[in-house]
Order: sequence, then C-alpha cells, then structure tokens
Amino acid sequence: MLALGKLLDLTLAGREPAEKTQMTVEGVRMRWLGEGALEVRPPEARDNGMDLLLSAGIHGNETAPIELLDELLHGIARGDIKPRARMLFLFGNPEAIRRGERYIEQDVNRLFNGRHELSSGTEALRAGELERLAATFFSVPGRMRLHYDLHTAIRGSKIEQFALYPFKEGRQHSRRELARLRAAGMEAVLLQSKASITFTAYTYEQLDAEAFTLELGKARPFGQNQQVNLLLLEERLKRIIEGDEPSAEDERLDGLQLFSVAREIIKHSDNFHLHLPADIENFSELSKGYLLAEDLAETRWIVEEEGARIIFPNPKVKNGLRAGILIVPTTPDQLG
Ligand SMILES: O=C(O)CCC(=O)N[C@@H](CCC(=O)O)C(=O)O
Ligand SMILES: [Zn+2]
Repeated sequence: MLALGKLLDLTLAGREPAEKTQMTVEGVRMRWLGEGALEVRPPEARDNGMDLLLSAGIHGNETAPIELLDELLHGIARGDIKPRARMLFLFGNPEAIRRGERYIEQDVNRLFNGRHELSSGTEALRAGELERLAATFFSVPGRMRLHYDLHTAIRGSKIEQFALYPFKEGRQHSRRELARLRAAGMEAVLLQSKASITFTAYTYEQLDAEAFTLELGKARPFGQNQQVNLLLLEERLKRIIEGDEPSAEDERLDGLQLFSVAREIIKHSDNFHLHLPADIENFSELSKGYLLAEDLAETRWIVEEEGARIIFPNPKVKNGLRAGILIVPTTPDQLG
C-alpha cells in the first residue's frame, strides 16, 4: 500500500512523509497537505464533480470515526476503492488523538467561524488551519460540496446514530441530503436554528457546503469499537466516493426522526448546576416544569416545551459554552 494511505500512522507518530505526493496504479493522486491532512484526487477523466470533505478526531478520544477514515484511505491506497470524487481527509486534533483525550486546552469544535482569532494556543491555531484547508478545498466553483464531520458521544444514547444539520439564515435544509443520511444509517437529524461555532457550521455557513456532524455511538479507545456499527455509513461513503449512489434516490425520509433545537443550555459560571443523573442518555425525555439547571443570579432553566429531550448534557464545559441542548420533535415542512 502507498505510504500516504497510512495517514493515521503518520499522524500518531507525528511524522512527515518523505514523499508528499503519491499516485496509485489507477492514477489516483494522494497529496499530504500537513499534519493529519490528505487530499485525494481522481484522474480527470473519472472526476464526477463531487468535492467530499471527511473529518474525524476533532475530539481526540473519538476513535471509531478515525478508524473508519483510516480504513477508507487504506482502500483507496490499495486501489480497492476507485474514487470519482475529489476528497479531503482531515484528522482534526492530532495531539489530542495521540493522547486519547477530547482536547488538550480547548475544544477545537468551539473555535470556528472566527472564534480561534479571539483565542491562542495550539488548538486555536489548528482551528484556523482547518478553516484554511477546508476553504482552499472548497474553492473550486461549480462543484458539489459535501462535508461529514464524524464524532462519537460522551454518553450512551436512546438514538444511537444521528446527524446535526447547521443553520444559515435564508438557506433551506435539503430533503435530498436527509435521504442520503437515512441511507447512511442515521436514525435522526437535529435541524439547527441558529448560527454556530462548530466545524460543520463553518463549512455550511461560509463555504456553501452541505455539512453535517455525524454522531455514531459512544466514544471508546482505539481497538474497542466493536459495538459501534458503521457498516451502513461505510457502505454509503464508498458509494459517494465511487460516484455510485442510486440515481433516482427515494426521497421519502423513511422513518427518519427530525428534531429542532428549542434552547441551548449555556453554562455562565462555576455556580452552574445541572439537575440530571450522571448516566442519563442522550434523547432522554424531560417533562414540562422540570428544573433542568440553575446558575448564578438565580438563573433557572425550567422545561417549558412539550416533548422536550436533552442531548449532550455536560456540566463540565468551560463557562460561556453550551452545557446541553433541549430539542423537540419537528416535521419536514420547511425542507428544500
Ligand atoms: O457527547 C457529547 O456531549 C458531545 C459529543 C460531540 O462531540 N458532539 C459535537 C456536536 C457538534 C455539533 O453541534 O454539530 C460537539 O459537541 O462538538
Ligand atoms: Zn465529538
């Protein structure tokens, strides 16, 4: 296999490859762009006009998605997967991946859309670098732009695999993309209703890509991901890469559950207290009137929404950041 197919090994070892560009026997060019960053380009005659960005390891301890991207790259480097799409593979936070930690000093996924400029340290620099790599990759006009940022969650979930779809004023969420996510094994999609500071919010809002954060199960160390079933996602990614998706895809959403954000719970101070059991699962229902959280100045977060559920509850985030999302079921009326 070509050495550049081993992007994960290079990243884990903190090594630069001797050769920065390599070609497979099928004429697929692999180009190392920097730590944890590799571009894959099909021969011009096979290029189908799709630009696909696949990222993982924005949180260093979320290993199942990193292993999946590693597998796909091996398949391309061996010539088993024959791309028609142009691709960018990114491992988001190399140092955190090496240490098996979510982040070192700052959560990289809270540093996009300008936030990294207000901060300092290696993770702020990395977020800036990831923005530049993505912006250069998605700078060719007239091509389809798709970004999947792959994650696993801190806790268990009543809905194992789901996507978060960013928001931009005046832009409609796409039914076609939801159907594609359903085919990739996602059971639910959370439609965001305001701008954000995550990687996919950046590529969606600034670079005009269709962009999704995919949550694929519970985070575990390398080699312990047997319970995370990525078969449907892997199958669909191979089809997108090879330009082999069914042409008249069924756009019925086929049981896909849709949610919208009712409120983000923001931790304002060290007095923040979340009234949930430590082992609560994502998508747990909360009844109306429930006192969810308290903070300084007698701030109280009381559930007012019918059918509310909680995802990503985390009282340990830094002050000023999201400590959970209250979501409610929604219907696919507003899709484009
Ligand atoms: O399990 C958790 O609490 C967090 C899992 C995770 O890393 N989720 C992403 C979601 C990004 C998004 O909102 O699109 C994150 O928190 O960065
Ligand atoms: Zn994550």
